[in-house]
Amino acid sequence: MSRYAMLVIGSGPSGRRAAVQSAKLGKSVLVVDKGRRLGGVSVHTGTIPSKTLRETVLNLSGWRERGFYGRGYRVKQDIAVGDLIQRLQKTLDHEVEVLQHQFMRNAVKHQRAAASFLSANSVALLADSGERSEVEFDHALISVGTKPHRPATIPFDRKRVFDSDEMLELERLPRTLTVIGGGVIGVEYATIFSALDVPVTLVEPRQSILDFVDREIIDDFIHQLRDRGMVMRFGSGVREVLSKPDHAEVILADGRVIRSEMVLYAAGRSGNVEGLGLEAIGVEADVRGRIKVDPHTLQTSVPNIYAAGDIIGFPSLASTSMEQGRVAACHAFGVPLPPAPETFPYGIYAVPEISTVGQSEEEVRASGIAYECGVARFRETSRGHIMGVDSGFLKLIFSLETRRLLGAHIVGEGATELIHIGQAVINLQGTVDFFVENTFNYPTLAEAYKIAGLDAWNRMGYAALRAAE
Ligand SMILES: Cc1cc2nc3c(=O)[nH]c(=O)nc-3n(C[C@H](O)[C@H](O)[C@H](O)COP(=O)(O)OP(=O)(O)OC[C@H]3O[C@@H](n4cnc5c(N)ncnc54)[C@H](O)[C@@H]3O)c2cc1C
Ligand SMILES: NC(=O)c1ccc[n+]([C@@H]2O[C@H](COP(=O)([O-])OP(=O)(O)OC[C@H]3O[C@@H](n4cnc5c(N)ncnc54)[C@H](O)[C@@H]3O)[C@@H](O)[C@H]2O)c1
Repeated sequence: MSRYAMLVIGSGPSGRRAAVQSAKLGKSVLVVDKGRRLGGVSVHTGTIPSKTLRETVLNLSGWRERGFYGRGYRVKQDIAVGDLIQRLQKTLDHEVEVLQHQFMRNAVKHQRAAASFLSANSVALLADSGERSEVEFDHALISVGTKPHRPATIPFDRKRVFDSDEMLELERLPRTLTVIGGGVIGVEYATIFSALDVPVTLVEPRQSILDFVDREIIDDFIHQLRDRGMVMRFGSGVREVLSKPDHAEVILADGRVIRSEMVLYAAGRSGNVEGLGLEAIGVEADVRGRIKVDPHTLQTSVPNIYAAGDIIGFPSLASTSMEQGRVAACHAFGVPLPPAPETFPYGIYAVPEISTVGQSEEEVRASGIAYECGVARFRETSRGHIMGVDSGFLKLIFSLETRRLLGAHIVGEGATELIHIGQAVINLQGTVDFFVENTFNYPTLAEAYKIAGLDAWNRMGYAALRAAE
């Protein structure tokens, strides 16, 4: 029977990073994934496909040029599903190729099979052909990810009612779309289809959406969506979803009925724990199939078995999953790790983009810290003018006492890239002075940091700053 220093179950972002990190430390590694191709949810049904779809939609629709040429502007008239899928396929093929090459260069072995624990040092591997084998390991990483939550009461049929995986297999674009669930997935898809001028209704049982983001950013975001005709139904749950021959109906708990050609149900995800044989190692999962780990080491209750990525729950991002995989592998092989930075950025690839790092204004206020905000509107930057950007803004929050940057929040073009300046300043404990004293390239959208820093500095008052020194 073969034996490996590290067995990785699942080849998504956390598994991939753990595998390469282990190999870099000179360890023997086997990655098993039951999927047809390497890459996990991130490459095949999640991050990369949805972001490629978004990019294609923005390019073909001429979205970024509409600020100049008006809302009727289109690069391509009559955009069809084929136009979107073509680019998707090329991007996914490229991602898989890069991953396979990375594994090859680092002598990481991989095998297509479903893994199931037999003990704390062995798994059974079941291939599609029905062939069964067994493998032993010193350490294992459970990085099996999640799948869309599909309640039995929702009539998923790939014709009228879809989950987020199935949205990538649409045969044609919907004439009208209802999206159930105002989480990140629901909001991203709702706004992507809305950018294609598909009339979209977004349903969310809570009173608002994305409540982990600074309120001012979300208020502006919602205003932009309503302004372009998206309908939002907040504050009422879904009583029933019906798939009819020529349309779908979503009946809300308050009695309202929403008719549309298609429905996307995007109300959360659940962990892939079935068949994993967790009982053989005495590890338990919660009702949503999530596994508990030590947040610093990523060990499960069995010390040589780690878990990382979406299977351990929040924040369930490809970005954080990768880092968790690396940390797990380092811990397994005794590489000392400094404490993780306090903050990480969150990028929401809606149209428009949102990105956020550090504390929201609501969190700062609740913590009782005296603070001041600085704001820069993209339309007030020269780069914004040049690009025809007529919306979006950056908000920075500073402590009045220490002058340190506590949070950076952006809605608008380039938000997910621009946020890293805020992330660096927060994690390096920078203050408002960084923005005031440094010169930024001009004309850039990044200059918004300078403008927001100056705005805060003006409000904070020269006298207060001197007093704090
Ligand atoms: C629509 C969508 C958009 C997203 N967009 C973003 C984004 O823009 N940015 C971002 O940071 N994150 C995004 N995410 C989240 C991101 O995709 C996940 O956080 C990430 O994929 C989780 O990685 P993971 O390591 O848990 O593994 P996953 O990518 O979930 O992969 C798990 C793998 O394990 C395999 N597996 C499962 N069970 C077994 C078994 N028993 N044996 C063998 N193999 C098994 C599966 O086949 C799969 O290949 C998005 C998610 C979705 C759904
Ligand atoms: N850009 C990104 O980083 C990105 C993009 C997509 C997904 N993701 C990750 O994927 C994970 C899953 O995303 P998600 O949006 O599916 O889940 P989620 O849990 O973030 O959001 C689900 C939403 O559906 C609502 N909801 C729950 N039950 C409902 C019901 N019965 N009817 C109607 N609405 C209901 C919830 O109130 C919530 O707003 C997230 O944790 C996210 O981090 C990240």
